[in-house]
Amino acid sequence: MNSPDHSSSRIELVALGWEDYFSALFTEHACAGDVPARVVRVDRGGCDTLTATGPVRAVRGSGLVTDRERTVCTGDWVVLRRDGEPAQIVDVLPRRTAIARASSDRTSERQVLAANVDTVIIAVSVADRVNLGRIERFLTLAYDAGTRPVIALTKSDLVDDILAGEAAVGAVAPGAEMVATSTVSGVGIDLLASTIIGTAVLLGSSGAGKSSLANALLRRDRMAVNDIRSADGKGRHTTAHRELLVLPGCKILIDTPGLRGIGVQDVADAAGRTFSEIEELALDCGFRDCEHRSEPRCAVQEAIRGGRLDSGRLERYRKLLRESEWSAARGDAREASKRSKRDKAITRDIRAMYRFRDRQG
Ligand SMILES: Nc1nc2c(ncn2[C@@H]2O[C@H](COP(=O)(O)OP(=O)(O)OP(=O)(O)O)[C@@H](O)[C@H]2O)c(=O)[nH]1
Ligand SMILES: [Zn+2]
Repeated sequence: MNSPDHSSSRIELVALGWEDYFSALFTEHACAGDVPARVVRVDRGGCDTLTATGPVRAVRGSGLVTDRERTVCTGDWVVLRRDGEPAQIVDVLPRRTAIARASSDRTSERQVLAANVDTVIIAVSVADRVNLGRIERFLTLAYDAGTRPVIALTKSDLVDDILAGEAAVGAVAPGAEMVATSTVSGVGIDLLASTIIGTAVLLGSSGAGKSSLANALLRRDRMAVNDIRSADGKGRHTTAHRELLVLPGCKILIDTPGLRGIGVQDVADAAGRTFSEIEELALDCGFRDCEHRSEPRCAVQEAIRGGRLDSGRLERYRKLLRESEWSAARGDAREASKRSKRDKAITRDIRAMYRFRDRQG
């Protein structure tokens, strides 16, 4: 096997988002002769990955232990064993960050959408009715993962007054960067590119313009956009696979399919950042544990009366916190039930062993 020049392969890895954090985690694997690879796309058969020496198709190794939370996901750094064909994924490096939602089914399990992300680009079409609650949920996922949100107001060429859109969205995203974009006129694309640090993930509703933005950022047609898909008769809906693109300047972009249900779990702190102006107002409430309903000297209700805060926003904050708590409690209950099942299984094994011994005796 020819050994690649180490310094140049390191540069290649950095272009894929490799960092010292991963180098340290990878040391033992490097000694075993395995190589690091970044997951570009996951499908039933395996994954497309990128290594320092180019793309590699890989399958999950038989010893790979994953569960729903730790299942291989776009953006993951994996350990590839390449001593046979196809290459095998023998381990997944611990994620630095993960964008995860609680699945919208009743189990409300965490589903990781993208791994090792630094910037979350939330695509919001100003040409369509803007769903403020959805933006607040995306922001909360971004903060919860410890990443930096940027809002892209897409399709700005289709509206006369972008200022109205900026004001409406800006009111529910205090502190988040916001860029108006159009992939038709090219407005805002360079600016959006400049906001990306490290690995960015595109989140948004179906049809918000994520793939178009990815195309524009890549400046070539790497991803199928709806118009093309409708021409080939495959239907016009949704990006079928998450995909990771390498942009110039050591920037990575992950596109995701349009999301409808964005469940949250245990995100009280992140929600506090999303709704930071309410948290700030609450500092002036008469009671420390004020619930901002009908308590005297409530600064939040005062702001609503004074027209400085929208009552709908307070309602959505409450709803998000309720769901976050409820879902976290469910998660705990599920863990407890897993534990008790495991404990029961162990007890059963021990009993069986004693029975066996009794018979032997
Ligand atoms: N006029 C205009 N149309 C746009 C713009 N961006 C996207 N579109 C159109 O909006 C439609 C949806 O765009 P996509 O990029 O496929 O949206 P998406 O968010 O990737 O959608 P999913 O893959 O379903 O999640 C397509 O018909 C695009 O041509 C824009 O800036 N201006
Ligand atoms: Zn209050």
